Amino acid sequence: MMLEARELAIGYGSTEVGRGLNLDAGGGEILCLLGPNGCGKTTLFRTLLGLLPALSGAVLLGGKPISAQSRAEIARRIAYVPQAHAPPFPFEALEVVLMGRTARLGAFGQPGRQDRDIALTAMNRLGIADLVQRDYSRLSGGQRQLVLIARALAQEAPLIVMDEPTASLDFGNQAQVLAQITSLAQDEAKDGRGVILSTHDPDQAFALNAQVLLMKDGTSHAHGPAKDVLTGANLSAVYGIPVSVENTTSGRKVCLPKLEAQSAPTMTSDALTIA
Ligand SMILES: Nc1ncnc2c1ncn2[C@@H]1O[C@H](COP(=O)(O)OP(=O)(O)OP(=O)(O)O)[C@@H](O)[C@H]1O
Repeated sequence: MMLEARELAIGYGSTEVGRGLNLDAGGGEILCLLGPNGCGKTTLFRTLLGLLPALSGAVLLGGKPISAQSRAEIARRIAYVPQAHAPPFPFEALEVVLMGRTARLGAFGQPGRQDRDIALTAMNRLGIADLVQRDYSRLSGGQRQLVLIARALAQEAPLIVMDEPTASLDFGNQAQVLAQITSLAQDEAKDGRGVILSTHDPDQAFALNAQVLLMKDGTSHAHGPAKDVLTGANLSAVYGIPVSVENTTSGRKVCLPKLEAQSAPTMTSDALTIA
């Protein structure tokens, strides 16, 4: 396995945010982290990337503790796609993608012709060749997200970690990014790339045919294939609302929250009577 977490406790200094977390991520697999706001997804990501020390347990990258590896070693194995925020300075989109090559260059290396070709190939693959010379700070949120995914591709790491990759995308771009994630996992290289992503949309885990780690209060509520983990009972327990999981005629599963007000109506007909 490329990345393993064993009995991981996560948090900040003496503040524990999560515990007892176990996961594996490897080539050709997609792992979705799902759970309510504040359940610890970002904290888990930061720990998996070696940016935050584990409070206990271990993160192993390529079989070795991540805490014993340099940033450059980690970057050769994991590419991180953060949420796309506008940067304060103008950059050409191609320059942003070229930053993915940094981990592959020596200490004072400048990107060369080959790095440029790899960056352009990554942009082509994501259908954003037309953005090469555009100012990244003036792109739309969705275009920026695609540039950051191209940067991760250019990094040529076997594992890609994405923090809510569809958060700022419109309906069409969400579908496009999900299709790209599927294709990355089935990559032309024999065993494909591993992808770990967080999302707030359980339907995406079905669409990606992913493994799911469903988190609640910093712990694993359920872990396994989407069809086993994303049941109405599990989703209702974790999100605190009634949810049903239904099959569409095309054979896909979708999660439907019940939208009626839950408690008995507080406004009686008396309240509507004008005194
Ligand atoms: N730097 C920090 N120091 C202390 N506590 C923090 C810090 N950052 C986040 N937390 C706390 O850790 C908990 C988990 O937060 P985290 O950002 O990991 O959740 P999340 O699942 O990513 O949430 P969301 O879905 O809203 O992005 C929260 O209670 C949060 O307040």
